[in-house]
Amino acid sequence: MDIFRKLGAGAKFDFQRFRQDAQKLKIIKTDTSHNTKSLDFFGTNQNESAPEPSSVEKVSPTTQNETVKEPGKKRKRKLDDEIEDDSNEESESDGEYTELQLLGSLRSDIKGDKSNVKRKKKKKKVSASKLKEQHQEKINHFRNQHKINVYGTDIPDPVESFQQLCDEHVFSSKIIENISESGYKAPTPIQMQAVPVMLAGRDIMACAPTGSGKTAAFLLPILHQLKGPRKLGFRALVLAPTRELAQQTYRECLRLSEGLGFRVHIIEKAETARKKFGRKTSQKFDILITTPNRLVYLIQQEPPVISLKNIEWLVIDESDKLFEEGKLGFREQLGAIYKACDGPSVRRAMFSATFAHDVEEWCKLHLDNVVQVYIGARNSAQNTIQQELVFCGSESGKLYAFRNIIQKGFEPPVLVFVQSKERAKELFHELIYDGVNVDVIHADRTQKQRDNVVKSFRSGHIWVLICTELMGRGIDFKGVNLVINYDFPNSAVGYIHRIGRTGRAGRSGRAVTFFTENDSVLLRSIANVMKEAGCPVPEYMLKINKPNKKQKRQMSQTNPDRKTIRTVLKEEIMKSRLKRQNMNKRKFKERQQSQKTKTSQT
Ligand SMILES: Nc1ncnc2c1ncn2[C@@H]1O[C@H](COP(=O)(O)OP(=O)(O)OP(=O)(O)O)[C@@H](O)[C@H]1O
Repeated sequence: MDIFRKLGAGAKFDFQRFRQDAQKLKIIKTDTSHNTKSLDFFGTNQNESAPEPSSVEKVSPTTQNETVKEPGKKRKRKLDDEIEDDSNEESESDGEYTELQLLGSLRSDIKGDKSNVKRKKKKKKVSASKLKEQHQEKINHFRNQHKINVYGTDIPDPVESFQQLCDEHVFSSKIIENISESGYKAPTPIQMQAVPVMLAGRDIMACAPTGSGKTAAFLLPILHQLKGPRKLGFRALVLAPTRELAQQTYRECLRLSEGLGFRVHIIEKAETARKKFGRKTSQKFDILITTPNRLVYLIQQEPPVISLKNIEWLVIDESDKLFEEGKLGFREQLGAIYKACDGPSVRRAMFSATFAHDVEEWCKLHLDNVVQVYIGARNSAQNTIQQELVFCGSESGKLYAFRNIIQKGFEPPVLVFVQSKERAKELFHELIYDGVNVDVIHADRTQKQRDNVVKSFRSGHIWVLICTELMGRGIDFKGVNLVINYDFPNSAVGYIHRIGRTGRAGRSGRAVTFFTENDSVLLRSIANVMKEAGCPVPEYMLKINKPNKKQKRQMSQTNPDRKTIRTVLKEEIMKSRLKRQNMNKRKFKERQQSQKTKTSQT
């Protein structure tokens, strides 16, 4: 606004009074280095006498020391522009701004301006909070769309695309290229949210359905944050419950870090590593992927073979499994490793498709300002899996049910879960006899044999793979079409992970679970998981009594006794049927005899 036109020429300017008032209104910088001369717009030294009104103008710090000449037409325009710019600048900036104006009736203008400035600032504040609100609404809508549930404070916004990692998080083009080479067109929901959280250096507890890309979700931020190879020893550590899963994560890490120069290491054999590693050799690596027991063996050597002092990221994959206690659990090793990762900048990431309540509570207590991320309903099965329950009457009925599936025709590859390695061997011999293209994997086989079986299954040379819980978690076989739970799982969590070997990366899958009367204790839990995922379940199953804690604990620690898996031959069936008939006849006669005796006595 050009206030000078408003006043007209000739108004007397009481400069001293102006300065006092202006300072009260804090609209000028009280910088004593500026004497009145520097405020003279005409470049002549005038003490205290105000220049002619038409010549006085707003002075921004940038032009404060400039000597501005008598405004000619051209100059006037420029000045107007400056005023325009300055006023714009004023509404944008906070007010490191010196504004010289004439006194007298100007006070109202000053107040007017002041209230203008206040109004603008208030509007700016209102518009800023409005903008923030709108942004938050957009983020909430996006999260709802992708079933991303978050808990914690100051949670970073999710990313919608991998390109955004480039634009906003300055991911190297090489990582983006590796992502694209892996065939990943867009981030999965867990990747959308977990990656920015880890990039913000936050501890995270992430729960997402099986096959939803959790591995890349924790690898990508680590590869970005480690920047490149350094000779500082291991700076990232990923723990997995089984060697096969560690191998798989190792391969994914190599794929995503291709061309970045990182030294990624997997501990093949603890004893070999003990001999091969020295303080120096382990210095040259950056990322370690291993199972807890192998690592604990090495860090508990005297002196420790591997140092975890420089670990910046400790990732615990399949966390709830690694938290399990008892002989099948890893809790002790996990504790030792957790303590050894005591560097100043260590952050922790827990990933799993299921989180038991106690693990969740532990994370809230022990992780620093943890962000919890849940995709979809908690502890739910992947909804791309068609789940079925088949009642088989007895253990021998299961073999018939299995052969029935084969006769009806199935689409390989198929994974078959049994509860023990003994039963895996028994079933293997039955199916080999049937001429099925089958193999078996369990802890009694050597690592070489296990690797070869996994390779044959992945390459399609083997169509049916019989396995125990060893393959129950994390293992990513591309395109498994069918999972058969030949033996009932011993928990709902185990069930979710087993069937999660199919229906991965958005593909559909099918899971068939055999059960007999002996499995009725856990039937209701499994039926609930199925119902949650939208699969039809008979009403009666949901009404079965819940197992009590003792029963649940017993089932999770010991496998139920089951009859040997063996084809009962026809003559054997006939023989047992005859035996049963004779027994029934004998019982019938006994009943008749006792009735006769009773009648004769009366
Ligand atoms: N953004 C993506 N787009 C497409 N496929 C992906 C993406 N991220 C990962 N995948 C693929 O999805 C499959 C499952 O990934 P991953 O094994 O990491 O799942 P997960 O969530 O860890 O499963 P689980 O809970 O069973 O361990 C893999 O084949 C992986 O290559």
